[in-house]
Amino acid sequence: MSEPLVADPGAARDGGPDRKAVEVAVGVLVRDDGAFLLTSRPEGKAYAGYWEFPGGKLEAGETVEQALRRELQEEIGITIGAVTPWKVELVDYPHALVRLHFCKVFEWSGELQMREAQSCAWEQLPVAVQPVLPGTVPVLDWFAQERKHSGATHFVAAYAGS
Ligand SMILES: Nc1nc2c([nH]c(=O)n2[C@H]2C[C@H](O)[C@@H](COP(=O)(O)OP(=O)(O)OP(=O)(O)O)O2)c(=O)[nH]1
Repeated sequence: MSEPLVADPGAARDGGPDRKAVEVAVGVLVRDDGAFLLTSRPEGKAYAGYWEFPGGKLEAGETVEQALRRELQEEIGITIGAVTPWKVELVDYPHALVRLHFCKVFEWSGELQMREAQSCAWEQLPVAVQPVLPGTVPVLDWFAQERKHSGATHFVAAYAGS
């Protein structure tokens, strides 16, 4: 079996017998002008308010592509066209070990509807929204490499404590 790409953040590991990775399908929607869609995580979920690419966990028996079609329909109300697998990343969060299957999507139909009361933003580098979910930051680096973007990919809020 080939090893997934392990990226920062994370002392990501395969977790041992009690810590099995949760498979997650993630959609990187890219518009003709190169802008990509970020959504904020809804209230009630881990990391609520953090920005990420839309997607969610695979259900039993689903492929990544099937899960992505279902999640993007359920969460943002669109029907996606072709799905292009891009990168796989294993991230070790306190709440879960997740294997993120990032896929690019260039074609979809339907109007965006935030069905879980999320916010959404079409972004270019550096992205203006913050905070960005830790497991989402590497995607911005991959975009930066592809687009030969130098400098920051996103902003991190300054520590406000004394
Ligand atoms: N959708 C998405 N999830 C990400 C990204 N980066 C990242 O680390 N994750 C993590 C956060 C979560 O631990 C996991 C996704 O699980 P989730 O809770 O959002 O999935 P879901 O919509 O199926 O949730 P639920 O049905 O359990 O409420 O993947 C990303 O860019 N997009």
